[in-house]
Amino acid sequence: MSLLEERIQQIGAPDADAYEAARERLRNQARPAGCLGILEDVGARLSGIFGVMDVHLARKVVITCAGDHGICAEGVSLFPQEVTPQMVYNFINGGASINVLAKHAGAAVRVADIGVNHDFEPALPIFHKKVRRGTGNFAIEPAMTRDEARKSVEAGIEIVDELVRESPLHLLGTGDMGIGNTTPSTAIIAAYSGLSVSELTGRGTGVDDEGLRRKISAIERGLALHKPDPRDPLGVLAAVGGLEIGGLAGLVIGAAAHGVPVVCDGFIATAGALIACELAPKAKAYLFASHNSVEIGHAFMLKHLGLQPLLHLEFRLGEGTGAALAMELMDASTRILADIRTFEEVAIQDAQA
Ligand SMILES: O=C(O)c1ccc[n+]([C@@H]2O[C@H](COP(=O)([O-])O)[C@@H](O)[C@H]2O)c1
Ligand SMILES: Cc1cc2nc[nH]c2cc1C
Repeated sequence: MSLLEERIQQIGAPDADAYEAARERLRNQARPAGCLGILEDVGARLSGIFGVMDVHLARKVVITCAGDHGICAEGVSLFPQEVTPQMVYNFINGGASINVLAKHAGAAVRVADIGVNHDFEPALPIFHKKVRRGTGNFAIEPAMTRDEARKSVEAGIEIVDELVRESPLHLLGTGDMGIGNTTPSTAIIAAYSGLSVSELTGRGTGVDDEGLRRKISAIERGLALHKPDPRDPLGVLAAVGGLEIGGLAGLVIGAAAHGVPVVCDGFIATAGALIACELAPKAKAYLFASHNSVEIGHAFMLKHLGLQPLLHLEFRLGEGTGAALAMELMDASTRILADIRTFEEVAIQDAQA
């Protein structure tokens, strides 16, 4: 059995009793029922995942998966592909947005090269998981072969295996870096939603009207050429996806297989999560969505996955920035659940005073 199939089979269901006990405690806390909104369910879900009431998300890691995109030849992005490796170095040197927000959240940042069009020194402290140097231009050829698509997903799985081997992991955040990657992400949600490409396509890093037209046209030509079958997620990834998107899918499957909750970031990370949940529907029980991206197609991805984002901040950066911020709220959800006293506990305390 391949690593992918093995991990898919290993995904179990969270502890339903622990989840119910958590919901019961939340209902009995000395406050109006439901008044802490979405964070109540986040806390209960984490309780179900770990099988305890008092969850401590001690070790949090954001993995930023990087890859390049042949579709950039169609003029779909405002920026040149060289920015992808430049940003990888920026992440390593600690000066990027994700470094700042992850530090604030008490999370480590690790970077993975799944398909950057640049040779990194083997000594560079990143996960060296390059499947190939960038995808093909999917407007005229498949983004990658089926074997490469599988390898990209397995790269993400291997990263989680390595993280878990280091020490217990309590929360994984997924982030991306890849100039041009809003284009394959849009193609993926187009394949799954069946909606028109013009309805789903946003401006990414900020292309003008001409750029937007080129982007829509490239996606339409790619979908017409490959006719990706939504029942075949690896086929969709191979036809119109991205190497880092495969890696992001693998992170979700790997985390779920190890019983680790995973919070996915914006548009690209959610495209990866969508592929993951199509490959392994049970992974959804471990998946949280950090925020709603400005990128138009993101809302359709979240709807497809049945996920409610925690934050509404008009973010459109990627890197894992939204995931890092959401980690702080997920931490808060564990304190809400375990530390707010129930009416009964308050009465006991009063009696003891
Ligand atoms: O995550 C998001 O919601 C998001 C939305 C728009 C852009 N991005 C980031 O911008 C890059 C892709 O934008 P583009 O225009 O080159 O396709 C890539 O590095 C992403 O991390 C990310
Ligand atoms: C500078 C820059 C940083 C990014 N981080 C994620 N996507 C990005 C795109 C650009 C262009």
